[in-house]
Amino acid sequence: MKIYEKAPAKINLMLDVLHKRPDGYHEVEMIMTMVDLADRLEMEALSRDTIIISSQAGYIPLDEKNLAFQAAKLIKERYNVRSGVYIHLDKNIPVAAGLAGGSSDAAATLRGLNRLWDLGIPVEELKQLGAELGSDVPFCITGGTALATGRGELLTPLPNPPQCWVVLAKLPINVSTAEIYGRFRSEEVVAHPSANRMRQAIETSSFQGVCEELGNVLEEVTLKLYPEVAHLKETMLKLGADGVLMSGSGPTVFGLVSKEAKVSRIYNGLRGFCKEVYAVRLLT
Ligand SMILES: C[C@](O)(CO)[C@H](O)COP(=O)(O)OP(=O)(O)OC[C@H]1O[C@@H](n2ccc(N)nc2=O)[C@H](O)[C@@H]1O
Ligand SMILES: Nc1ncnc2c1ncn2[C@@H]1O[C@H](COP(=O)(O)OP(=O)(O)OP(=O)(O)O)[C@@H](O)[C@H]1O
Repeated sequence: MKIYEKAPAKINLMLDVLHKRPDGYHEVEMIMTMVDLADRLEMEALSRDTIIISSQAGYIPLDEKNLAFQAAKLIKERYNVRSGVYIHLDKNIPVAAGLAGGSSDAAATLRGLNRLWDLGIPVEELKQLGAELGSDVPFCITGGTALATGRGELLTPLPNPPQCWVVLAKLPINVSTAEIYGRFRSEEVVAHPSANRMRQAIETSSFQGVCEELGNVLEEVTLKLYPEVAHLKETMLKLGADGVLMSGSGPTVFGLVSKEAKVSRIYNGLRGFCKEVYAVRLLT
């Protein structure tokens, strides 16, 4: 039997870092939502007790370093599953981009294997398993739009933001999330974004409000290291995006655009100097 799961990319509409915790992680306040840019996973049960990963993408690990492999290993061990699985990853989400590509693959693997092996694991338990793999994985289990606190694993569901276009652009820089958090200094933050105000903008379906409340304190670190990301933000704004922000720890920059007529102008303008550009819709 074969089953299929879609693993969409996330963007952070706002991201604030409160303080560093004794366990080394940072306490955060973020509002995340999904966009219609997704990896596709195909999973097939194997009678042999093994996990095999394949992908058309040449640039991701296919061994135990792959987050889908780690997810399969975790669920197999925790629920005493003796059979194996073959997982094919059709990668479309750029890697190490701030779009949670690996986390979403891990979440899709947990959801998929729960079905494939008929384990009946409740969604809250799947989220707890996901938290063992990474801070973004619990959000990726259910997706939608949510306020995330703690290290990112404590989730409060929110309504979806007003529908719009999302133009994503990733420069050929690979950013390490651990390095960006490691270089973050809370005393250097000039302005903290507000989760409450972003939440209000979403709840009142105000597109303008969402654009005004976009904010990510990790930009201060990544943009200093890579000034070309700041240049990309400015270019996207000049081309007419209504609101622009870096997602997660970067380097992907996204622009929210309400009018379809503006999208191709922004897309084509960016393609001039950035190879990886996508124009998608929010996943509502
Ligand atoms: C930047 C974001 O993607 C925004 O959604 C997340 O906060 C990061 O989520 P993630 O990639 O799933 O992160 P993890 O795999 O859990 O952690 C990678 C590394 O980032 C740092 N990290 C991550 C999350 C967090 N709240 N505080 C941290 O300091 C830690 O050094 C950790 O070792
Ligand atoms: N299934 C996977 N897809 C992509 N990258 C993977 C996967 N498994 C492991 N990795 C590794 O994880 C690292 C981070 O990749 P990923 O695309 O998940 O980053 P990201 O988009 O910045 O995630 P986040 O936004 O959660 O920080 C890369 O070094 C990559 O080699």
